[in-house]
Amino acid sequence: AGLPDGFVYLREVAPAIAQDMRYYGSHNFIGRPIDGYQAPECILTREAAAAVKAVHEDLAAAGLRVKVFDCYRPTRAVAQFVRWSRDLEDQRMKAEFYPNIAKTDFFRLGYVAKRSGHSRGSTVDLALEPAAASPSQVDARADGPAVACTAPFAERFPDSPLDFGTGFDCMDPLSHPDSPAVPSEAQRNRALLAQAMERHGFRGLPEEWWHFTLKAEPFPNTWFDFPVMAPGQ
Ligand SMILES: C[C@@H](N)C(=O)N[C@H](C)C(=O)O
Ligand SMILES: [Zn+2]
Repeated sequence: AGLPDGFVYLREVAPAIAQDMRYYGSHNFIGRPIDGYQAPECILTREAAAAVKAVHEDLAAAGLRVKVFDCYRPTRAVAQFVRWSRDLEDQRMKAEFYPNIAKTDFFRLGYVAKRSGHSRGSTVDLALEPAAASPSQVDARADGPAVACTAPFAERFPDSPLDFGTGFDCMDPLSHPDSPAVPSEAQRNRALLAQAMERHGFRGLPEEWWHFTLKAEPFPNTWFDFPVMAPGQ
């Protein structure tokens, strides 16, 4: 079937960018694979993929690489987030991803959108890691019981060997990019990421240090629902 016109696989544009597509698997705030994610692939509009690649190349000089967690998100996935938020029995991932807030407050507090920019294809969730980091180095620290995403860097799940102050998708005020309550090293890493993203045309979100949208997005008024599939699938 192929991708709709205007969309590309990030892997084909920038193979050196790390991909840890959290909504394909179960290590996410719901705790199960999310509707519409049929492959662990980052899909973006051509313009957004080129801009993320430019960020990656910009930071390579500092020995860093980009690592993406979510890219294009089908609207059926967003619909699942909304349904899940109403199921108060299901709190399986609370201890790790939202230890201090109620899941019913995710939308009001800005941590999840009922109409997400991700579905327009030019929004990306990402962090940075040392270019030399191997997946096995990260995996080796990932075993064990759930630890709050707000816990100190050495204790919580290692999304990246760099400290960004909280884990990815940590629904908590500590994830606000300008939070003064995270360590100064995390504040510096957030600033490094945000400044690089802004240099290449993205704007951030006041609630989440990892979430950025391309300002000149090519589909500002279209929310897509094609599934995330592997090339040739
Ligand atoms: C769910 C989280 N990764 C995210 O992307 N939040 C923003 C607000 C969104 O849903 O668009
Ligand atoms: Zn996001």
